[in-house]
Amino acid sequence: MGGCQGRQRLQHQENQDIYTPLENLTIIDSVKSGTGRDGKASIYHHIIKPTLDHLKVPHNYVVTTSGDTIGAFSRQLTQGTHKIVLISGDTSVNELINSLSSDQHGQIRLVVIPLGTGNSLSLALGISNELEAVKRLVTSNEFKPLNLYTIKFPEDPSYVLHEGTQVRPAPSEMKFLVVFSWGFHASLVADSDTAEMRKFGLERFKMAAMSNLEAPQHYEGTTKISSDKDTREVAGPYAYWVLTPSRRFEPTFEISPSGNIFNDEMYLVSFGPRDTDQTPYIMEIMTQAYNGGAHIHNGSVSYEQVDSTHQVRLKYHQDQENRRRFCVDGAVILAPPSGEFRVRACGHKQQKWEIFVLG
Ligand SMILES: Nc1ncnc2c1ncn2[C@@H]1O[C@H](COP(=O)(O)OP(=O)(O)OP(=O)(O)O)[C@@H](O)[C@H]1O
Repeated sequence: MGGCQGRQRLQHQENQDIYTPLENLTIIDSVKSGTGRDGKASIYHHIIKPTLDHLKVPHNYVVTTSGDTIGAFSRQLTQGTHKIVLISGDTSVNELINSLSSDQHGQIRLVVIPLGTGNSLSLALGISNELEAVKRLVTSNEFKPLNLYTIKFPEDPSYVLHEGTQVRPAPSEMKFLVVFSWGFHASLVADSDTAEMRKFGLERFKMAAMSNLEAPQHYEGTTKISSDKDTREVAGPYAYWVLTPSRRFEPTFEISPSGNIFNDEMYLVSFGPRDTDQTPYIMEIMTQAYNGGAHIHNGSVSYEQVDSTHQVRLKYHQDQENRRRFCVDGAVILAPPSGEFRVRACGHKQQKWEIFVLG
């Protein structure tokens, strides 16, 4: 892999005037994304590789073998411009960005072939299926800055969960690109993050939603959205708390009708708990979200724009462990019993790296 990259870099240096859009290219197949690849025809072997071979475009190919393959790949990237195609959903993109080395700098040019479950980033780019994405890979070179958002974690330690088990300590700070959530949304993402549930694709979220509704969706906390000039409060408790720059989480689930990932702004979508008739109350709001984002006109729902001059501070306190699971682009974080999260826009930079996406 390193040898191939080295050759391309040399070629690039010798031929500064020759521009090859797909040079220095790595394809990463995140094989557990979506419903997984078990026994299925691989889009890399059947479509991407033959196309790139036909075009005589050299590339590296990385198949994930663990939950850390993408992080390990990202950590070893050295100075330069790297074009990386991720056959994956949003969490894999997040892992790549958050693992970039702080000692190195350069540009990351991302192309996402949407084979994840929700694929919010690809939906935001107007890419509805994997073939459309492959077409763009070979026909377009229009990379746009990918806006990121920094989450500062509570002071006491948090942990990354996988299938409900703590796999490693969470960093004190993380970037996200499509969602940071708590409450009902985060709980259903966490509960559906098992090998068994992943087989059901998008249905896994609905299945986890139904089981979550059997318990009270009541999360204690409060939120302040502030800048140097003003402060707004969105008081808790909450049943639902989602902070997102994205418009859709699924093709028909329009969480934030004003969302546009290229605008460097987020929206906070939240609503409070209800002691009686919880299921019809939450289901009605969710149905409205599936109905063109009509939930934002529901009187129970708060819909707040957060521009790049504002910081979001979520203070929470929650003894019950399964009520303090947070979702960061699909990854599940277990936070301490009380604390504060601070979130703000940070442009398209992670450490000293600039991040672009094929738009
Ligand atoms: N071989 C593997 N073993 C264990 N984990 C893996 C393996 N391959 C990929 N993963 C992990 O699986 C997760 C896949 O998440 P990804 O977001 O790409 O798909 P998704 O969750 O189906 O989609 P979305 O987040 O868009 O709903 C990532 O955390 C990735 O690191």
